[in-house]
Amino acid sequence: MRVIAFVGLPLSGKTTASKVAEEMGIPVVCMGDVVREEAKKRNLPLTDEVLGKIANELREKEGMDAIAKRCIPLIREKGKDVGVVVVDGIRGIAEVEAFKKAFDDFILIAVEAPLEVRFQRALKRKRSDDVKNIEELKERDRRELSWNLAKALEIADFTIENTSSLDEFREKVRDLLEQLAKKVEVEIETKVNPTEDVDKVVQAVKNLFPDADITIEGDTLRAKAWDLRKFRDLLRRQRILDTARTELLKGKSNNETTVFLNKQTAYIGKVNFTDEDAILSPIRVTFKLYGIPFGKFLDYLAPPTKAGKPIREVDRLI
Ligand SMILES: Nc1ncnc2c1ncn2[C@@H]1O[C@H](COP(=O)(O)OP(=O)(O)OP(=O)(O)O)[C@@H](O)[C@H]1O
Repeated sequence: MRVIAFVGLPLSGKTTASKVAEEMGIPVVCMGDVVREEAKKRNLPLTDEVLGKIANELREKEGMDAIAKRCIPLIREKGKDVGVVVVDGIRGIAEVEAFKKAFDDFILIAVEAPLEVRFQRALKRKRSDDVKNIEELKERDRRELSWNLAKALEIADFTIENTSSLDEFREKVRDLLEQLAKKVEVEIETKVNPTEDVDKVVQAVKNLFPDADITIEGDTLRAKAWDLRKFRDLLRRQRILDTARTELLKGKSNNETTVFLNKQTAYIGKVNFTDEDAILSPIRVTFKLYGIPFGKFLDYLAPPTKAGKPIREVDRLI
């Protein structure tokens, strides 16, 4: 399993980066949530002071990697089907070491932004535990650096600067995660004909790819999705693995493949392969592979069968 972690000073943009991962269908484990959970269990308010105290206490009692250790089973659980997990909130080198020991494929990404920029963001965000003045932020920086955050930042495999716009930052994160998550991006396109109900076409796409991020421009629906599980499951339930395999091979070009699906059957939650020039325009689906061999992708979605049953199952892409 590949574990990707973001590390950075307070307000550098770690949570924003994790949200991008989530939108891409990558499960996220938030280390701060482990501390927040502990505060809730003790009926304490979720202020910076309380959370800081609890984090310190856990580290004193159980070691500097206490929070990381509590996250390891959560990471295993969340990543078991997907093969990749993002961890948000590493605060020290001991935590990096704990994760490296637990996961042999561990990648650390530093998120960096100067103090003043981060302070301006705190003023805008106003979370209950956010700093009220720049001195408080300096104090938080000091506290976190005392946990050897500096060392973790130093040994990071990648660094993303978060000094410009939110959109630019999100784009940088997405680009890097696309490379690292070794996943498949699904590009979907179809025409919404004048006789068709837009909502129904949207539903048809969502039935096959529930995480599809849909935009409609004029008469064209376009979407991006990452989660292949529903589509994969439908191929099995409908027992159309051989057809699917043939179609996926037919549409292959370099590291992507395109298939055409019937819109009407998609609307009732079924996969039905069709031709590019089918009436009422089909749903064009392109699977773009990042770092995954085509054969593995093919075996994951539609393995070869014998007497209608898969010869072997590839349960994960990574
Ligand atoms: N490039 C940016 N431009 C404008 N605002 C941003 C940018 N990056 C992050 N922000 C905003 O700054 C705030 C802090 O970002 P975020 O919560 O992602 O940081 P964090 O590193 O997770 O913080 P913390 O360590 O305090 O949990 C958020 O309100 C976020 O929307």
